[in-house]
Amino acid sequence: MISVEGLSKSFQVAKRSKGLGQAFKALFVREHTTVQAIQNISFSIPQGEIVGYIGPNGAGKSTTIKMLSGILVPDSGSCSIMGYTPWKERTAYVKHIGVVFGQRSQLWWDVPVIDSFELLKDIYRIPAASYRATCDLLIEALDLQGILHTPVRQLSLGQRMRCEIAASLLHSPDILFLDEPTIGLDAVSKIAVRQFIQTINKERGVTVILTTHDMNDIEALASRILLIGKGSLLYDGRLGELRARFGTHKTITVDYRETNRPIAIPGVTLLSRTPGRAVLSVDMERARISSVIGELSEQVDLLDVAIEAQSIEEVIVRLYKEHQI
Ligand SMILES: Nc1ncnc2c1ncn2[C@@H]1O[C@H](COP(=O)(O)OP(=O)(O)OP(=O)(O)O)[C@@H](O)[C@H]1O
Repeated sequence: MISVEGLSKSFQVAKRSKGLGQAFKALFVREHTTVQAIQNISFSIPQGEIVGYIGPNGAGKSTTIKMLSGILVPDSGSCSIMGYTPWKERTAYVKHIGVVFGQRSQLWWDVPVIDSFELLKDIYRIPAASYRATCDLLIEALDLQGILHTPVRQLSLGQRMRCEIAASLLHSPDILFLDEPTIGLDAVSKIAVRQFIQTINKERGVTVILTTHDMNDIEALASRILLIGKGSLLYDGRLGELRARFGTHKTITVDYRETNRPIAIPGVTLLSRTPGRAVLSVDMERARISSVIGELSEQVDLLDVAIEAQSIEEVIVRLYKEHQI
């Protein structure tokens, strides 16, 4: 459905020199530097997949999404999405995509939400019957009834984001680009937005490309991740594979009847110890959890044990470290 081949994009940025003399000179001669935002990126995404597009700040995620949604033209490379080249056939192409930029609004600031929806209906030329059906569905699923007549500028961030997502789906697109869709949302709204994305993916087969710094979004939604760093694609694979490769440790928190006896088990590192509680890191290649617990029960009088796998956040940090980004 989406095929990207050798995509590159650079920006010319005016150099700012220090000192008054240099600033004066810059009035007449502007020097520029080139920022290579995206460098030779290739990937393909089949219909119905949810892909997490991740990477540190400035890695080039938004630049890629802008090219894929036809807002930016790349310097080189090709991109075919449902047979369209996004930046060349934009008018026909946008009917098939929905875009949400968490930081920017596609709604009209001063008018009630429902009026923005009506405007989008006209812009996308959505037939009245299908608009009504989709709109009702979105209002229900995203709990918009109580805010439909409020001007967008009076909405809270979470309320606005739910309206943004609804707006991006009014024309029933096949692909949804989400750039930081849960930024600034409270825990309840985040979960609601995630559940909704899952539903439209499962029930309508919408393909989703999601950029986020929230690893819980990734964990909840994306089965595959594309990792980008300094403009290049560094990893393309399943989240499960990533866990298997980097999730080599588990953390055990043990509560025990206080004792001064040392805790020493091969393959286990003591992360912290306070009276009656120790936090241990188990190297899964060197020790089995069951034998570690067995050893522990010999060394201390156990009261409680909690075992945690490495969080996806930790796994991603290790991946960033491996690629030195
Ligand atoms: N319009 C622009 N003009 C000049 N440079 C730009 C422009 N847009 C992006 N860049 C530069 O391109 C690089 C990639 O930026 P981009 O916004 O794609 O990163 P990102 O991965 O989305 O970052 P973040 O996680 O911080 O949102 C950065 O170095 C940025 O400064």
